[in-house]
Amino acid sequence: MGDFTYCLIKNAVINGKKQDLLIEKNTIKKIGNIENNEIDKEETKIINAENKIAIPGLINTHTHIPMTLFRGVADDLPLMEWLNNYIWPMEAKLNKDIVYAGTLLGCLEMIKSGTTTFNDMYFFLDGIAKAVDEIGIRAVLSYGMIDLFDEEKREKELKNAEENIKMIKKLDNNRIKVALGPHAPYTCSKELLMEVHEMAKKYNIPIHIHMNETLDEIKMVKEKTGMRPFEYLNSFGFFDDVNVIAAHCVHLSDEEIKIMKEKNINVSHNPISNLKLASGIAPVPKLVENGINVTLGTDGCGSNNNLNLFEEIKISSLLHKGTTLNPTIINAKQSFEFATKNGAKALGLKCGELKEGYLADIVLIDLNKPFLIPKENIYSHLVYSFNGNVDTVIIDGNVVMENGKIVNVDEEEIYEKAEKAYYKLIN
Ligand SMILES: CSC[C@H]1O[C@@H](n2cnc3c(O)ncnc32)[C@H](O)[C@@H]1O
Ligand SMILES: [Zn+2]
Repeated sequence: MGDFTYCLIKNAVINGKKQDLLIEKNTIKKIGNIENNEIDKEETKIINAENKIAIPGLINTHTHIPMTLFRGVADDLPLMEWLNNYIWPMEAKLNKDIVYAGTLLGCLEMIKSGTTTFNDMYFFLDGIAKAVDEIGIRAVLSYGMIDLFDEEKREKELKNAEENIKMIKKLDNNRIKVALGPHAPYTCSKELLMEVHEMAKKYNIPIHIHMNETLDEIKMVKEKTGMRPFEYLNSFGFFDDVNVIAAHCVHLSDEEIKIMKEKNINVSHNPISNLKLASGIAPVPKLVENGINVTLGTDGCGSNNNLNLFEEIKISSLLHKGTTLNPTIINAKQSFEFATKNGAKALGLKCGELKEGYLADIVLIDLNKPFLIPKENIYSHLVYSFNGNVDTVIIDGNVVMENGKIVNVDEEEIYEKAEKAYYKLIN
């Protein structure tokens, strides 16, 4: 924690009550009334949080973070056309430096809007990890694999994935974990998926995969295998004894929901990306009813077009009220927990709640804002009224943004680097 072992947050609204919170190293040590004689002033950074609320940092469970550089480059298209004709040709020009620049920009955007952890699938993980390390955010990184049913590509992708696992593990950074990222059942062969499953068990790491995003892809999988995607993957044990985070899950049969429940699949619900690509609306109320762990993701900035998870929180509550004509469905508490507690559960992290013994990933929000007054029913305001501009962010016990000022990196430099990287991509 910089020069301090302790950080004391004084007089914040915490879990609905005005109180203090003491951090020791990277962990929440105490929540309650903390007297001055309980702390060593020399060793303690004190944050005056009068008129602020402390919330657990948000957890974005599906990103392609360097795609900040693709913001606005190919709007208003369906998924397959968007990927085949615009995104994949541009991604062929990526390199470590471009990815590093796009990641710094993405991390900056996430920290400023209260996200402290993201679960990413992309290329050039060394560039991503470098940016994550420097800026101070928490991340689970997976190398995204696509073999398009070609044996030579498959071998190359699996070798890359294993090298990336070793590379991330070698960093030995408490904030950076690794996962496996087979892109989707319509871009990855059965052989690749089976090897991924083995590797996930070997290294005891999660699998992050796109599932059932569009009707087109389900048709493709059905034509190839005779089964719907979840049935197909289940037929060769892909979900057995591993932790899977399945992004999108828009179009699901009852049989697939049954499999998801049985196999404890974590869903990353990405409502804005799904709306923008006109993929559809995920049956979130049905998933919740079935006890499936629903979390929230933004997806990449090519299809969102930002990384503000507060927008997903609001939309995930409103959207399902609209489709079910039921205003009680997905209430504020539920959608807030999608982005905090449930996200942490999916990624196997001890965070997402402000509790003693939990990781100190904490966001302070200034309540003196017109859209947060009156200062009653604050959780309702956070879900239905807040714009995402947070005040102070602590990750792993370190202050990474204080009163709106980013601590570890130069914001202007990040903007410049990102602009330059963007022009390399489009020229
Ligand atoms: C193999 S790395 C990740 C890969 O996924 C692409 N991507 C971005 N958004 C989506 C989406 O909504 N569905 C499917 N694939 C997506 C990204 O451009 C990378 O190529
Ligand atoms: Zn995605």
